[in-house]
Amino acid sequence: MNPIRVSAKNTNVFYGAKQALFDVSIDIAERSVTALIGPSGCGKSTFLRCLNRMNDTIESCRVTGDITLDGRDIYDPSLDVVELRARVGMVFQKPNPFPKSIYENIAYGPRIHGLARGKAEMDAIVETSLRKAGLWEEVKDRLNEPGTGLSGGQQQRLCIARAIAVSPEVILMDEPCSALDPIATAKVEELIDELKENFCIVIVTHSMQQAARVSQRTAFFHLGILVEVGPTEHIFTNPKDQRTHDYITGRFG
Ligand SMILES: Nc1ncnc2c1ncn2[C@@H]1O[C@H](COP(=O)(O)OP(=O)(O)OP(=O)(O)O)[C@@H](O)[C@H]1O
Repeated sequence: MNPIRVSAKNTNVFYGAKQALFDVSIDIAERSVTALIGPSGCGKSTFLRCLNRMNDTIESCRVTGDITLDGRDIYDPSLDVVELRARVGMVFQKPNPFPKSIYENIAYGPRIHGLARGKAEMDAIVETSLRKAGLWEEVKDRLNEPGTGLSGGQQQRLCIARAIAVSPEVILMDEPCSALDPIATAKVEELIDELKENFCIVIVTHSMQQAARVSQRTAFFHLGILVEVGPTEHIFTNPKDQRTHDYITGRFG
């Protein structure tokens, strides 16, 4: 396993009085893809959102336990959440480009974080991000057209390029292919595979085939509990827990 980038210890999450996650502890390695799988409602998205404090935006939500990024407590009150979300980027289920040009979709983050001095540097960030997202060739002649005019798959790669543009350390993906057709899905999966060379990626997926294709480690959640985590191959061929076995063989979920 690569060095640990994100570590959660005894994480509990409550929505009002209802507890959604119970004592979740997991280490997530850099330069790798970790898949979170499990039946609907088991807490995958809730856990993913803990990692960049997106749960802060849900009023009833309370998180306890320790979550660190490079050893630093991300729930430390002195931590700047805007900066955290630049370091821990997120790609959502449904592509959500800003209602702006393709160029502006990428340039927005670097601009608010002061990452470019002048137009030439910004142009370079936009090009590099689009190249890393495998989209440059498709959009280089239409950078001033609206991002919302791209196909669904292109929009999702635009959102991935937007996440990359601020040089995050971690990229969280919440079912990033669920709104895409099989060809666009394959492209995004290829992209995830390339991105893992530079980023720590955590992906929630309903597709066990996708988890098997893209991830090196898989975590299986059930009823708010992290039942088992390990190398993807082991989880799919030789799970230790009966619940994992039942899920991957299609007995429930
Ligand atoms: N904003 C919210 N307010 C109240 N309860 C919530 C909220 N979001 C999630 N929950 C509850 O927390 C539990 C975990 O939900 P979560 O969305 O994390 O599961 P999931 O595994 O990602 O599910 P799915 O695969 O269906 O997306 C569920 O019981 C859900 O109803």
